[in-house]
Amino acid sequence: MKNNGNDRQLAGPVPAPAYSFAVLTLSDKGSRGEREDTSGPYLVERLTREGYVLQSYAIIPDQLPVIVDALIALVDRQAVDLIVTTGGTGVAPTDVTPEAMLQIIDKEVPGMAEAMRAESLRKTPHAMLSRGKVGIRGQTLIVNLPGSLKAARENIEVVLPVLPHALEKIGGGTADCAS
Ligand SMILES: Nc1ncnc2c1ncn2[C@@H]1O[C@H](COP(=O)(O)OP(=O)(O)OP(=O)(O)O)[C@@H](O)[C@H]1O
Ligand SMILES: Nc1nc2c(c(=O)[nH]1)N[C@H]1C(S)=C(S)[C@@H](COP(=O)(O)O)O[C@H]1N2
Repeated sequence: MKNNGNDRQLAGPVPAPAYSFAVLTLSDKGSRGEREDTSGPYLVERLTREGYVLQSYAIIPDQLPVIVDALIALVDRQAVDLIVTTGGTGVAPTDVTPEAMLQIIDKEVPGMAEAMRAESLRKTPHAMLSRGKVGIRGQTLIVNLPGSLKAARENIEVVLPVLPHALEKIGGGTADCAS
C-alpha cells in the first residue's frame, strides 16, 4: 500500500540516511612512514562523530597517477558517498591533488571550495595558497582539504553543514532547499 505520509507523522522524523565516507591522506612523507598522519585519523573521527560511516582510510603518495587510481577505485568500485582528501593542494611542485581531480571529476562544486578558502583567510593568509577543489564523480562527492591538522580541522568545519544536503541532491534526492 502506498504510504500517504501519515505513518511518518506518527513515527516521528525519519532519520537521515547514513552516508558512507572514505578519507585519503595524500602525503609522500606519510606514505613512507616518515611522519605520523594526524590529519587523516582526525577526519575519520570527526566525520564518524557527525554520523557518517567509515568505508576506508588510506595514506598514499602525492603522485598524480596514484591519486587518480585511488579516487577512481573508491568511486567506481566501492561506490562510497563521500571522499575527503587531505594534502597536496598547495603550490609546491609535488602538490598535484587538484590536477588529479580535474582528470576524474564530472562536475566541480566551486562554491564549497571557495567557501573554505574564504573562511580560512580569516585564520591565515596562507589559505590563498590552497588550490583544493570540490567535485562530483558519479554519485560521489569529493572534497579536497589541505594537509596540516590545523588546516584540515578548520576546513572540514566549513563544509560540514552543507554535506547532508549536497549528498542528498547528488544521490538524486528531492529535498527542499529551504530545509
Ligand atoms: N597527513 C598529515 N598529518 C600531519 N601533518 C601533516 C600532514 N600533511 C601535511 N602535514 C603538515 O602540513 C605541512 C604542509 O603540508 P605539505 O603537504 O606541504 O607537507 P610536505 O611535508 O611538504 O609534503 P609530503 O607529506 O607530501 O612530503 C607539513 O609540513 C606538515 O607539517
Ligand atoms: N584554514 C586553514 N587553511 C589553510 C591553512 C591553515 O592553517 N588553515 N594552511 C595553508 C597552507 S600553509 C598551505 S601551504 C595550503 C596548502 O596546503 P597543502 O599543500 O598541505 O594542501 O593550505 C592552506 N590552507
